[in-house]
Amino acid sequence: MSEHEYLPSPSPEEDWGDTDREWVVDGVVGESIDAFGQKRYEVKWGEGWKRNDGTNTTWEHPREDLEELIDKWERKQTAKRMEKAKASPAIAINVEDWHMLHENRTIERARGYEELKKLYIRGDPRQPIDFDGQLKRLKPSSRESKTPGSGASSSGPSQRPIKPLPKRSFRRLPSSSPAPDSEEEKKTGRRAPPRETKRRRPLEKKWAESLNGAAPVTFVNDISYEEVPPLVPDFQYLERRYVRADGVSSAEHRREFLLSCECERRCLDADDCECQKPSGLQTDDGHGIFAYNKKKLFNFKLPLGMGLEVIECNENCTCDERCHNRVAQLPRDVPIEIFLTQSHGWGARATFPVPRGKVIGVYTGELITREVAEQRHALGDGRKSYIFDLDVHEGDDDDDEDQSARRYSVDGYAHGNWTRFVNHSCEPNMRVVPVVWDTIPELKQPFLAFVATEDIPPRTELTIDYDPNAALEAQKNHSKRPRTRPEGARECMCNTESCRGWIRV
Ligand SMILES: C[S@@+](CC[C@H](N)C(=O)[O-])C[C@H]1O[C@@H](n2cnc3c(N)ncnc32)[C@H](O)[C@@H]1O
Repeated sequence: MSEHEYLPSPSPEEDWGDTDREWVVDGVVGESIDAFGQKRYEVKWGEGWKRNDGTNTTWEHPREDLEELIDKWERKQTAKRMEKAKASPAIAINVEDWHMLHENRTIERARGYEELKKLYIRGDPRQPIDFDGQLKRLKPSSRESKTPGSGASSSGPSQRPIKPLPKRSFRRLPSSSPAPDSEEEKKTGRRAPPRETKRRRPLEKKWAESLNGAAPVTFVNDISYEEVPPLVPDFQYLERRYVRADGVSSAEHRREFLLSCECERRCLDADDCECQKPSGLQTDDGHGIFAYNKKKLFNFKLPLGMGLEVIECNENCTCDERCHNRVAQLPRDVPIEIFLTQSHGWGARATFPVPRGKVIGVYTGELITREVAEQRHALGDGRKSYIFDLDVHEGDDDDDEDQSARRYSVDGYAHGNWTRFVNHSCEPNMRVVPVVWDTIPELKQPFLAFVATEDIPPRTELTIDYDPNAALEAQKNHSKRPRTRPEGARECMCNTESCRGWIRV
């Protein structure tokens, strides 16, 4: 093993000459995928710039001034892949294109993931690593300590000095217009604007501003040219909070009533933790138990059902974020990809492997009363599909007059996060668990956490059962798919063996 780990091989000497000049770029000639599933593009520089070894390309992450060239490259690659997929005798007609594309990318991304694991020496795992620099040195090297001005000494770890590249901006080479593609273009002599070419990266960037420390959310479409899912124009991304509609009481004034614990740093004994007691979660022999194990994974020994609600430690507690009773409230560390499915619109998947019990995210949106939810259902504008009811402990307080006023729903149509793209499956790989940490349970405004119920390989669609009661019913009756469509239901496209045939949405 070399005395350095993970250092890039030394770049051949570069001479950019006059650093203020604008360099011409010929085009994008290659692509690779980094460990975060983000693409990098190999850009070929023109006008005679090259290194001493004759190479004249650099790797660049997507950025605004490269957008046009990248889009051109992407369209060319997609067309090529489609051609290959169609020509391959090993691929069945109609299953063909998408699967092949998906396979190719999955392999590339799996490689990226392996690279990432090696690169995680220390530091915040959510920070993307720049492969061209900023890699941490494990041991001092004689080569580096000789680097003039590096400041490296042989007495301890330090940053590897990176020679900054001169400022470059892009100017497109004047080129003769490419041949027209479509009949329309041939007729009019005008090139049609590229379809939806400028929406993905701006939307990813916009959402990134609201992630509050959570892992990235990106969009992928291997099926059509639609870059991003349809959303209302002023859609607001909310990673881990609700916006409250008029008439929905704010949690703020209840914070002072939050029960808090005085455990030191981490809560280890559920019987001693004041936060855990009200949840009533117990082992068979009557001891308090936390909802999560020491690895912060959900404990499936807990009784699952309507009564289960997780109460996490809160801002008034003395424990810190390492406490294993703080999970859903922490920034999501699973990177998510929103992708176009073959049969049921856009869906969500993780780009890393997800272990069983992992809390992947929480459903967010506009918190509305049940009454308003019902009015919105009646509008019939598609919004209904994104309204989730918070039915925790309903029926518990039968003598409480305020009961009906305290039934809430979450509308993810105009506000929300990636979980609004989670589709239904009759064999889901996640379940929904109500969790509170910033309100008292009595307020009945929990978050709905999406918890993995099995180990989920990267890029497997994440799904929940939209109607767990129907699942129980079907289990009881060993019922088969009903022939006629139940009222308000639509055909289920989950394509699993135990598919119940219909879903109510
Ligand atoms: C919460 S949204 C999920 C995201 C949605 N696919 C999209 O593109 O925005 C729920 C809608 O997705 C579709 N859907 C989800 N699961 C489905 C399934 N198993 N079969 C058919 N359609 C499904 C239905 O149109 C449903 O109304």
